[in-house]
Amino acid sequence: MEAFIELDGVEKVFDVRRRAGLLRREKSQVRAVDGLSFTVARGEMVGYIGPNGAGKSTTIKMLTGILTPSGGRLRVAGIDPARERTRLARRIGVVFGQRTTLWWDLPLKDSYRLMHRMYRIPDQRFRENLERCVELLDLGELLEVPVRQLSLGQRMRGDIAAALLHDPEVLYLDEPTIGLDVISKAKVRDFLRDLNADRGTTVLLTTHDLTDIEQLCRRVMVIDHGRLMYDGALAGLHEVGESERTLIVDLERELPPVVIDLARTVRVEGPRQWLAFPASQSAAPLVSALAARYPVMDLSLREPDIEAVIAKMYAGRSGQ
Ligand SMILES: Nc1ncnc2c1ncn2[C@@H]1O[C@H](COP(=O)(O)OP(=O)(O)OP(=O)(O)O)[C@@H](O)[C@H]1O
Repeated sequence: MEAFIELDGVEKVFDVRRRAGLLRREKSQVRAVDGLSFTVARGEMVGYIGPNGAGKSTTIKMLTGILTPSGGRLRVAGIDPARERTRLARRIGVVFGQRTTLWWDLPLKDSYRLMHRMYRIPDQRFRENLERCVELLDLGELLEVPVRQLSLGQRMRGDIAAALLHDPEVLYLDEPTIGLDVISKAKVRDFLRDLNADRGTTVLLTTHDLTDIEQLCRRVMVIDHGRLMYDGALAGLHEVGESERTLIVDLERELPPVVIDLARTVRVEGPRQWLAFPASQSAAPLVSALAARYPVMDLSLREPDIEAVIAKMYAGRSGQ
């Protein structure tokens, strides 16, 4: 498949001045992105995750041309973003969950009109795209409302539409579901899924909500300290993170923590106990050993929580 986004040994170093006493300031450097290489094919929808300060926003800013890399090679649609930022702007869309690109005091539709002119979008294309977004993102009732009066979920849908009016081939989304309620999240996710399927828009998605990734992306890249730690299927993270499954056991009565070879008792609450064991092992031997030695009333199994897996993975690396 054709590589649409290409990074080869990309670096970004920031010069910072730190206070080193009352008057003295020391110069130092922050290596925000440190030899990053990956490619994303046209039409892929990829999750881009990592702990705070990992270098995600810095990567996105380099991909849009806002920041120039300190080293390495970077291309989006064959274009060097830092050199040809304006030409690239016509082909990419960006949504920052924490910030709006809309005009705060204007009705939504006036923001769209301004974008129509700013991006010099052909009239017909603008009308079609707007119609489509209004329908799919349910914006009909909101077009006359000033942006400052919109709820967060409504504003986010408004921002996503704004990023798509010029038909970008690639969409960067930074926390598009942050602070949204369950229904708004579902709407945004459905829309993105359809956009990717119908139009083949390439999507790079940064989020702290792993359900976004689970529901939208077959591939996930994990970054930490500016380096790529994992690139593959979300499910594969379980193996990397040495995840555990949990057997929840209801005993006949309150008992001291269960002691058994195959698992560790991680929590006790009245007659209920939680036993953790490696996700790679079957639960069957544990269940039979347990039933042979303890008065078991009921059992249930909890699959590893991807968030816990990733948290463990981050913790493991930051100690290096
Ligand atoms: N303009 C800047 N000047 C100096 N340091 C910066 C600048 N921008 C980012 N950094 C530093 O670079 C590192 C990576 O930051 P970045 O914002 O890319 O992380 P992030 O993964 O997007 O984090 P978050 O999830 O918190 O948004 C951090 O240590 C940050 O403090």
